[in-house]
Formats: sequence, structure tokens, C-alpha cells
Amino acid sequence: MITFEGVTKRYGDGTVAVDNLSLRVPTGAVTVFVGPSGCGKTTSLRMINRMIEASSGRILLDGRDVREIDPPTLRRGIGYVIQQAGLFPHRKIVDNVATVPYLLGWDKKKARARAMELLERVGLDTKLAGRYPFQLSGGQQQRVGVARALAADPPVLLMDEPFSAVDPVVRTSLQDELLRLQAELHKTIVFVTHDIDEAIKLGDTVAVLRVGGRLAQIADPATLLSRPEDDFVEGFLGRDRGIRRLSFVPASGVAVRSEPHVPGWNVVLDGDGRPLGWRPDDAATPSGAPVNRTGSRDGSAPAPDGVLPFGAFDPAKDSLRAALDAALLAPSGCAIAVDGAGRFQGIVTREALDRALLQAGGAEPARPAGSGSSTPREVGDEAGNSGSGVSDRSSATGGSDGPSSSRGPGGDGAAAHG
Ligand SMILES: Nc1ncnc2c1ncn2[C@@H]1O[C@H](COP(=O)(O)OP(=O)(O)OP(=O)(O)O)[C@@H](O)[C@H]1O
Repeated sequence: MITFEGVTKRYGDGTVAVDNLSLRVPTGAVTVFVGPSGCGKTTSLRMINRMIEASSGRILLDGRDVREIDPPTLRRGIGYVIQQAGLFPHRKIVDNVATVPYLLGWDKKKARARAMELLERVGLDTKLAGRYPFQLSGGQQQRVGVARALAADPPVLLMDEPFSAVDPVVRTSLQDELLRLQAELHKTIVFVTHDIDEAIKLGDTVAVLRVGGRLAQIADPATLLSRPEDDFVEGFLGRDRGIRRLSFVPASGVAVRSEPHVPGWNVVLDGDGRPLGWRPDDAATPSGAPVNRTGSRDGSAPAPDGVLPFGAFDPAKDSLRAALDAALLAPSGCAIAVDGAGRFQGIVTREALDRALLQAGGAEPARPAGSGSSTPREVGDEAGNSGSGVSDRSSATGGSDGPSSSRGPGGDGAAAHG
């Protein structure tokens, strides 16, 4: 646990970068500091490892004032990742990753073996180990930066806008990788970003700061989206709050009908009971509607002519947002529920979806019937999910060919996650 107790930072020129900040960073979870430029995110982060000294107040690391710990000892237990990775340009990748183990006096063989293991862990080909940083892409360099921060297995990781210099696609994959790693490693992570979507995707807890270094709100993402404390937070969260919040509502409470038809439409299944698409009752394709002719990417049987694309979700692991998305993609307006193996479970009608959406629309983050929890991960667990919580995170770790993927027009298997 990292605790800020009334922490203020006043720079030499009188700028108050952080003003009386009090908050808790729980152990083993990701806490994101988010806010507009200049609101004191980086200053707050760097006071944890004493790269910047607080002017007043205290920062406690597991109950101990960080000022009582000499900086090199303190930093040995705190990995640090920055924007554009900050790799040493004249050192090979393997030696960049092994930097801290070398400093700790590990012998070269052991340090390099650890570096190779970490390169694999962050999803990099170990063939890159002998290259120099300039021979890597921006995204690869960021992965090396994460590997380097993890080298001495520190319990705490500080990450300062680590993914903001790469393009959106690479950024998404780095975020997914971080979530995958965190599910294994359970580090105490403080992550700084100015991007609220990144904060909501990665944070177990999100602290929104306002300019002047004051805390505007600290909450889990679902609470933040449903109950922003003031206009500033609401404005910072941006549009589509209601829809985005549905990513944290499990779809397990939605009513599923087991019959493979609704008025006017039938679900066509393959020999293994996996949906191939929707066929209208009269089997005629409505004019202008796309026809699935090529089948799905996962190798299941091609859809016969006249069968239209569908959207599917897995009620045991997906969110209400995924269910809504599946319904919106279907010509029948209904979502198809599938099991973990992609086999047909039933249909969710628009009425059933409406009821679930209404239930989810209250002031509190919605919960499935019988759940007493208010955090997305706990809701997911109580809904019977094994391991993965219901949120954008489940799609982050689920892969695009999972049951929640939806076949786009033309049946090319284009994934369309909620
Ligand atoms: N060394 C310094 N001397 C004086 N003022 C500083 C110094 N470093 C930062 N500041 C000021 O402190 C405030 C907070 O800066 P900080 O870098 O912590 O903000 P930030 O939220 O991380 O911003 P950004 O998102 O733009 O990186 C800003 O007004 C900045 O100009």
C-alpha cells in the first residue's frame, strides 16, 4: 500500500504542482492518475520514488515514510517506466533489460538469463535481444522498457505515460499485454496518463486530478462512469458515459430464450451447434442487406447463401455492452448467446435487453441478481466467471476469435467487440 497523506509540492518558482493530496494506492492493483496537462500527475508519481521531494505531507510505502529510506534502496523496490522507454541507446536490448540486475551485482549469465525470460514475458521475440534500441519499433521499445522495469522483480511499478508515443493499434496491444502481465504478477502499479479511456481500461482505481494538483475524485472505473462527483469529472469523462459503463455490467443477468428463432427470423446452426447466421422466415434476403457468403474466419462451416451476419456474446464472461453490440449487429435485432466453445445457447430479444439495460441504468453500478458486490471484478466472480472480470479487460485478454466476436458483413469474421 502506498499512502499519500496531505502531500504538497511547491517548486522553487512558487508553482504549486500538487496541493494537499491524500489518497491510497492499494497493493497488487493498478491505480491510475489521470487529468489534464499540468495537473501534477508526473510530480505525484515521482514523489513516490523520491525523484522529486515533497514540500510537505508524507508518502508511506507499506507504512514507512519514503523519506526514511535512502533513494537507491527505495528505487530498488520500484520499477519505473517512462514515455519512449528511455532505453540506453548504446546498450543491446538484453543489456538494457539486465541493467538493474547488473547494478545489484548479479553475475552476467544470471542477469542475461533473467533478461531473456522477461523479453519473452512481455511478448518480444528473444531474437531481438542482440539489437540496439534504434533497431526496434516504438512499441517494441516500450515492451523492453516494461521488461527492464520488471527485471529485479520489484513489488511496485511506476509508469509515466508509457504508451502515449505509439500509434493506437500498438497502444491497445501494449495495454492488453500489461493487463495480461498484471493478472500473473499482481504488482502495485501507479500509472499516469492523460487519456481517460486508457485510465478506465487499465485502472482498478482511477484518481482524477485537476489543475493545481488537487484530487477531484478517486473511484473504481464503474463508479466513476456512473457517479462523477462534479462537472469537471463529468466533462473529463467525455461522451458516451452510459454506454461505456455497460462494459462493467455483466451480461449474465440477461434473459436468454433457448429456441433458435424469433418472429420472422431463424438462427442457422452448423453441425456442432455453432451459429452461422440469421435466415429470414421466407428465406428471401432483404434488398440491400449484406449476405454472408464466405463463412467465418475460425474455420467453421461457411454460411449458406441467404444467411445474414450475426452478433454473439457469452453471458458467462461478456458484458452487457457486448450483448447490446451483438443485438445491434443482427438483422433480427436480437443477440445470440453462445457458450465458451461458441455453441448456440439461445437468443436475447430486444425486450430482454431493454429490461437488462433499464436495470443497469440506476445510479449505482448495476449488479446481477443476487450479487452483493459493487466492483466489476467481484461482480464477475459472483456471476460465476472464472478469473476474468467483466469489463473491457475481458476482451483485452480474450482474443478476437472468442465467442464474443461478431461476424461482420460479408462473413469475413471481422471482430467487433463491445
Ligand atoms: N521543475 C519545475 N519547476 C517549476 N514548475 C514545474 C516543474 N516541473 C513541473 N512544474 C509545473 O508543475 C505543474 C505540474 O506538472 P506535472 O509535470 O506534474 O504535470 P502533469 O499532470 O504530469 O502534466 P503533463 O500531462 O503535461 O505531463 C505544471 O504546472 C508544471 O508546469
